[in-house]
Amino acid sequence: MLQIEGLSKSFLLHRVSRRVQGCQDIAFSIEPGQFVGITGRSGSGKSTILRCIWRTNLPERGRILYDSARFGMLDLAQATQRQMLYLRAYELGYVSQFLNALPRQTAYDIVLKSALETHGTADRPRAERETERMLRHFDLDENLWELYPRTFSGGEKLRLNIAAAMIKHPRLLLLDEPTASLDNASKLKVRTLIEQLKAEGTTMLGIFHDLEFMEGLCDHEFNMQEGMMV
Ligand SMILES: Nc1ncnc2c1ncn2[C@@H]1O[C@H](COP(=O)(O)OP(=O)(O)OP(=O)(O)O)[C@@H](O)[C@H]1O
Repeated sequence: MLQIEGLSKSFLLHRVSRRVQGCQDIAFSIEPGQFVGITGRSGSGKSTILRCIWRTNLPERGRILYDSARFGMLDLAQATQRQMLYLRAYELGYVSQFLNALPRQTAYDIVLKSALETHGTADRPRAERETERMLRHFDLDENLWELYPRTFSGGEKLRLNIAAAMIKHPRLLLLDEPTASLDNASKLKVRTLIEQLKAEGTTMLGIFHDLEFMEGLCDHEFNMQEGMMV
């Protein structure tokens, strides 16, 4: 599904004329349906890898070969902006602990917007049915559906994020520390969710600080140190 070869990314800090290494010479691959975990200290370059795949970071060197349903084998480091927009809408998912939504958009509308992008605006009843199904599936209390998620708990925001990402049935789901700042009960719910996604055949790449959380969950696990994979 994904094969990364020699991926490097650094950042030029103009104000101090200095380069900061994000990640260096990263190589690994993920088979369809696998869950690969990345651990490592803060600042070791984990999120940089995910942002290169999602292409909010433009890789400097290396290849990110992704087996796209639409485009066939595609190097995400070289893909056009138009291709990336398509992949983000239909094939890739990105979930973090932060909610990326417009202000004054209800929880329901956030997920419906994703559903409409996937199913098209012509079939709104289908998109609405899917939205309700997803919100229930990911255990978001019905009393919260018409509220703005600004006031939601970390776990509620996360479940909403996952529902919005999963309604697109992404072929590859990127998880950027989804359990950060959650209590143990909420972490357990996330773990159950991930197990559920895995059983449904979703391919995943996830970053976790909590090694205990990863126990028995990953097919492969990598540790990052100072921008490099060890
Ligand atoms: N846009 C950017 N501009 C400048 N430096 C950056 C940028 N993004 C990341 N960095 C730097 O790259 C390094 C790796 O950052 P990255 O976010 O990948 O770390 P991380 O392992 O995900 O950390 P954390 O676990 O704290 O989220 C850090 O030193 C960070 O300061």
